[in-house]
Amino acid sequence: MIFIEWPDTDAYFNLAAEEYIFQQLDKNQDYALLWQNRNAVIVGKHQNTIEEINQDFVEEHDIQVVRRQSGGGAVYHDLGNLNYTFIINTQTSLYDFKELSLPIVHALQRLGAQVEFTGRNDLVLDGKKISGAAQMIKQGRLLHHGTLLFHSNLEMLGKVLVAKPAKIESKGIKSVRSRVTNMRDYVPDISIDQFKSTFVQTLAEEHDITRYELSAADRAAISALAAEKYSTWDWNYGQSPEYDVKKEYRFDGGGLSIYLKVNKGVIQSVRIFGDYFGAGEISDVEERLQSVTIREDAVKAALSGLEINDYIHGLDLDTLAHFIAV
Ligand SMILES: Nc1ncnc2c1ncn2[C@@H]1O[C@H](COP(=O)(O)OC(=O)CCCC[C@@H]2CCSS2)[C@@H](O)[C@H]1O
Repeated sequence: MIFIEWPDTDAYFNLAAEEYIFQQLDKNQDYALLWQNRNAVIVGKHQNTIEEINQDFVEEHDIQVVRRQSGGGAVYHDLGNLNYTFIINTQTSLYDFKELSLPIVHALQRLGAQVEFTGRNDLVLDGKKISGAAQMIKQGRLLHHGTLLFHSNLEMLGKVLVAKPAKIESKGIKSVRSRVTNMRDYVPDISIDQFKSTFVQTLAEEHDITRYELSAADRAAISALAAEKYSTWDWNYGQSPEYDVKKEYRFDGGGLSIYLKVNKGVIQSVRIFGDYFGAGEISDVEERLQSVTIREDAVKAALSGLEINDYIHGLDLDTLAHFIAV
């Protein structure tokens, strides 16, 4: 088994690194990876991103939002959280969630954290979640990865994983919200560094472990994959399943209701209702929004040149674009 860790904390780079190691490194080998993201939300492959996160909070706190290749729900990462990944050949290894998490469980128990596996594929401590895991199977190989909460900011975690109260209907996979805790609250001296070495020792009891350092060529390919996929709005937001959303906006002088149907990040239909309309026909605004990507800059561009205040008294373009897109 090959063990790889790397120092980068950029979530775009790190999700790209996982995919690169899975797709490009020697497929006859099994891998164990440890890596950390600075503030980020990682959503499941089949999730509707805006349904899972507080977009304003994300922007205010400079949190990266990245879609991953495995299914399941949305989780928050920061430097108090450690991620592990196993990439294995499913013909030769077990791919049961519980079996796969055993080296993690054993290493944590050795450090005094009495974690347990639950039927939901979570690890819990004192009944509270400290780890969530997800899997992807491709071409006979399995990627199993999970989080480990050592000392994350749970206030941020709680705030960022709450969508604004918009009424959304979609077939997107919903996250299963749990009570979470940090292992540090139960084992005050537990550290990520200590865990890393105990984990490698635990693995070495069952496998021959070889360390591998990502080369300059690996890093260049990973950066390219991050640039073309994991850092793009198209992948992180646009890949969401079709959804319908009703948005309500109150402002001085009135209120606005907007109904949107969005597929692959593109507005399919839009209806705007309110009681404060001006001289302009609101259908002009609706028509301009047809087939527009639901991003703030794209919405702004589509509506540019329209004097929004003529259509909706008291509203300007920036406010409307932000409201529609976020
Ligand atoms: N970092 C972290 N660790 C454990 N649990 C978390 C975390 N962040 C949020 N949560 C809780 O889990 C639920 C979502 O649970 P749910 O079961 O819906 O989703 C998961 O667990 C997915 C785990 C994906 C792991 C990957 C590994 C590398 S990249 S991400 C969320 O609403 C919170 O209550």
